[in-house]
Amino acid sequence: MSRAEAAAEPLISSARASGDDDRRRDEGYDAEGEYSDMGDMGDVGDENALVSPGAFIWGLTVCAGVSGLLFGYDTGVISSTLISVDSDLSSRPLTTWDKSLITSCTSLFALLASPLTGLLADSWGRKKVILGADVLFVVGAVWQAVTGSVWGMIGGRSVVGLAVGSASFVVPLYISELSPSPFRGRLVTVSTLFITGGQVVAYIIGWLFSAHAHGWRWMVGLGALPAATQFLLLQFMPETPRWLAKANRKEEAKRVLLRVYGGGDDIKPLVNAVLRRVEKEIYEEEDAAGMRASSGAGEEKIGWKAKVARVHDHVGQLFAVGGNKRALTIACMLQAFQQLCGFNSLMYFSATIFAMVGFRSPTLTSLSIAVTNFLFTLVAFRAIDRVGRRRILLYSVPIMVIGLGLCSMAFISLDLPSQDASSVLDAVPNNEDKAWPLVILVAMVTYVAGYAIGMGNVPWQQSELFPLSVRSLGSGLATTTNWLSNFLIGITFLPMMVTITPTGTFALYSLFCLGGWFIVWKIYPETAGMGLEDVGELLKDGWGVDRSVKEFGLRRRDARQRERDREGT
Ligand SMILES: O[C@H]1[C@H](O)[C@@H](O)[C@H](O)[C@@H](O)[C@H]1O
Repeated sequence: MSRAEAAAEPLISSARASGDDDRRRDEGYDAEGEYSDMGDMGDVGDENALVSPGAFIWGLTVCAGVSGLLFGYDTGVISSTLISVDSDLSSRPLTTWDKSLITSCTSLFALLASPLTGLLADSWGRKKVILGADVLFVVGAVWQAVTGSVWGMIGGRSVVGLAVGSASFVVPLYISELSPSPFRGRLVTVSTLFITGGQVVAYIIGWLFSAHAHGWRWMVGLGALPAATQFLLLQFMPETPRWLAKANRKEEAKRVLLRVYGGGDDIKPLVNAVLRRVEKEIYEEEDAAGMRASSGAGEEKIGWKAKVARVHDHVGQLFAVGGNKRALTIACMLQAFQQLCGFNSLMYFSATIFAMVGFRSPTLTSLSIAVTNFLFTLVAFRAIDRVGRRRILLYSVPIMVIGLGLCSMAFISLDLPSQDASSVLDAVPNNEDKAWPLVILVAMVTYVAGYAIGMGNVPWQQSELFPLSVRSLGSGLATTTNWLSNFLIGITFLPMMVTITPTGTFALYSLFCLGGWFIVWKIYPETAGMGLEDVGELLKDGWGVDRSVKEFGLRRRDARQRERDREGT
């Protein structure tokens, strides 16, 4: 008997004694406990017939997306903050070491927060983790704005790191568990739109305030406003139907689903079908883990020992069950490649690079990076459900390789003084030719466009790869991989520019992109339009690439037919 079984044993007996078996039979389980009532899960259960997400789900996505804005703002604002602080902290100019610590503590604390809140989002619920992150965002923003010392600043940035680490995984998870399947990709991409939008806003605010004395305090403090607003909005937002069903709050789950799918009597069969699929998944997972009675007993009635045992079981399931291991591998790989392809070195240091290659207004030029990132995330938003996650990556990563390759070659021609390695970053190019800096700008914009269409957002679709029991933990761990790789890129970029030259640095990033492309081609199945409960089945016995691509083709063919029919009537 597993620890979870042992802990849940009293519940099992009492549930049985209270006629729980009868109730479960009514809900569609047969005497052996197999789920047999598939009822109207045929046509009416086909979400793909839906034409658009309703106003309710749009409202929730936008409200949840505010966390993305904060994520983008707080990571984007640091570059202009660092150049405007002067001697305001500890009454002395910032040293390189101060700057590195202030920048990297955010990713360090984000990577610590993600697995922890991955567990919390299971027991507290997704919404409470977003609420907690808002509190941390406000505390972190105010702390930074009023601090007088370098260590105070590091403290404030670390609190922001905890907030970013929690929000970055829980918001896509929240949206993903609420969305109807055909729009899931697009709605999750809204959170990336908020991130990239937040980065643009941060660049603009940074540029506006940097001319004012102590303006940096406003830059960092302003982050408190959207966080406080979201905290208030969250009071009116529901938990996800998947988490509610798992917590045995089935009626609430049903009410939320009804609103998600637009209400009305005609939608009830579809809602019932979705709910049954979710329940079936919960039932099978609990059956496999020997925890069936908990679904009849209610989450709130389980003591802390049983909860700890359940967490222990979930961790075990994530690493022992083949399908879960595959989901974790795909999610972590994608998150690692998203960062190791080097995009954030441009986000953090593009102004330094543009100054180095001779642009007169490097801060303004670097805005082109943030704006391109935002605009091409819009392209992804349009395409991700139609083209598919896998295909969008296979098409866009080569664009990144071309951009990086061109950039790498342009640096060879730029003729930077290299005799004194440590001066490369402050170098004024010997080259009188103005063409090469422009080539570098075009190459970087090309690279960023390719990144924003695919790598910048597809990895955040991670939650859909995991079954409900390990979804939160799996997404949390994949997010840790993201922040770890982000941290590595942040601390290695400047030293690499010096030691292996800019040409070598960008060539290395392009190698990571090629590796990423190959991995995607080999192991990433097409999940666009699949029911959240069906992905686990796909990964059960293998990567499911061929089958998923075929099924996606059929779904797209049906969707096109439906569009033609609608136009015809
Ligand atoms: O998806 C986001 C987005 O691409 C941001 O621009 C980037 O800074 C983040 O690291 C990434 O996770």
